[in-house]
Amino acid sequence: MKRTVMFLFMVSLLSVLSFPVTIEFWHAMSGDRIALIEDIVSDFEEAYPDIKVNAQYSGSYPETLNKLIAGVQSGNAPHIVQIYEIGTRLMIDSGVIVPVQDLLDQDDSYDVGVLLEPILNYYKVDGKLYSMPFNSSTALLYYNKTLFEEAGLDPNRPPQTYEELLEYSRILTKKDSRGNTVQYGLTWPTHSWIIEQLMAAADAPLVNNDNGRTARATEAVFNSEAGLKIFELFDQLNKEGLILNTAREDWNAAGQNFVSGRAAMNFFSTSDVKVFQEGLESNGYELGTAFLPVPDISVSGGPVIGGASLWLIDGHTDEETKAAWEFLKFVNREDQQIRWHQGTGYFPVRKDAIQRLHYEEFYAENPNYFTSLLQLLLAKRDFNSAGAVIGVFPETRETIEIAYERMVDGQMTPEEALSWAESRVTELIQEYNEFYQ
Ligand SMILES: O=P(O)(O)OC[C@H](O)CO
Repeated sequence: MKRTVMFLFMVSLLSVLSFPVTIEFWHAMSGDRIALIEDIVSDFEEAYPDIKVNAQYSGSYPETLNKLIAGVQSGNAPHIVQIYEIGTRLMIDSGVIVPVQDLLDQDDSYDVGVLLEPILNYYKVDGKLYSMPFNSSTALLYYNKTLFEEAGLDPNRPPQTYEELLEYSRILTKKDSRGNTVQYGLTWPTHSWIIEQLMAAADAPLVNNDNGRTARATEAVFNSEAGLKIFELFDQLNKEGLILNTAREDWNAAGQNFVSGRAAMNFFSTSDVKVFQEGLESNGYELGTAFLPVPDISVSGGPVIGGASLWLIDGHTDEETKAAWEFLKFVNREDQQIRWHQGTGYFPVRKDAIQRLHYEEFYAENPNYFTSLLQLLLAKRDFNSAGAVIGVFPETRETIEIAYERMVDGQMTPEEALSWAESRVTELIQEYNEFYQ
């Protein structure tokens, strides 16, 4: 008997000594970012030898969300999952999360005051922080300074308004002797996110109830003057053959169009500043970055926070959840955020990191990393730039992209496309609200 007790004691002691708490972390960062995530994880494990983090790439943002839903249904959910910004309402409503606020309220070692205000404004819903900001971005207008110069444009004066964007695109689009376009003014990933960003930059909401932030959204409101101007701009760019569309949400194709010089401007996320800077340079081009254009220079909205945040999933032991919380605080540390920013183009989510980079002259030497930060910090702070909170955001995006394609195909006018998309999104929101209220 004594021997059995001793044996069991030794087994449990060994398990404590040799098997640290293990945290499963699903993320959506592909390419070079996988190695960056692994570096952060290995630094963490060195600092916290009792915690092991299994970081696993789980596909694109939509794929990761779907994988989480399947994981929750099969009882195989991770401790931490990276979910894109537009999943915020759905994650809150899902009932499967541990709000980060619950951990924050019991932990004096982390103060959310260190975070950039627009990032907090995005992720705080009803005054509560549900997830930990990690990789934050906004959209930018990237442009090829070399192609600007070749076309006789001032490389230090990127377009600021829709009219200028059209005008520049006309100047930058080139055809060969047979009439084939060899260089387009503009490309983009044919992604609703860019339209959402342009709406916010034009200081307009996507949905009612202050973009779903003072009460649940009940209807879409983007069939507005601002929405119409955006659709008309894209319609004109298409009709004149000035824009190179990609397949829906094809970031890689838009990136390739731009890096290769096939298109002189590109609406894209700041999270790829590093990729574009290096890519253009290796092709003999110089990169420029600019704020999103606005319908009129007097309009002062601002972009919305994009990217993703880290969520704690419920159903694990307290010890594991606490270990996961330590990891969330670690990735948010000043040094880790600086490394992440420099290795990608995502913002450092913390004020102290930005100050340090400024004092070390990083932004003086790398102005393209600063453009989106400046755009963010100069933005008007209101519900439009805080961003919409919609439970059916992935479906909203799909609807807006279908409307865009129907307009480009000539099946619908800009007015018809917007009106159809707005009605469809309102239906989707109302179906969602019936389910969750
Ligand atoms: O490419 P990211 O990570 O900057 O994200 C862009 C959008 O916010 C995705 O919803």
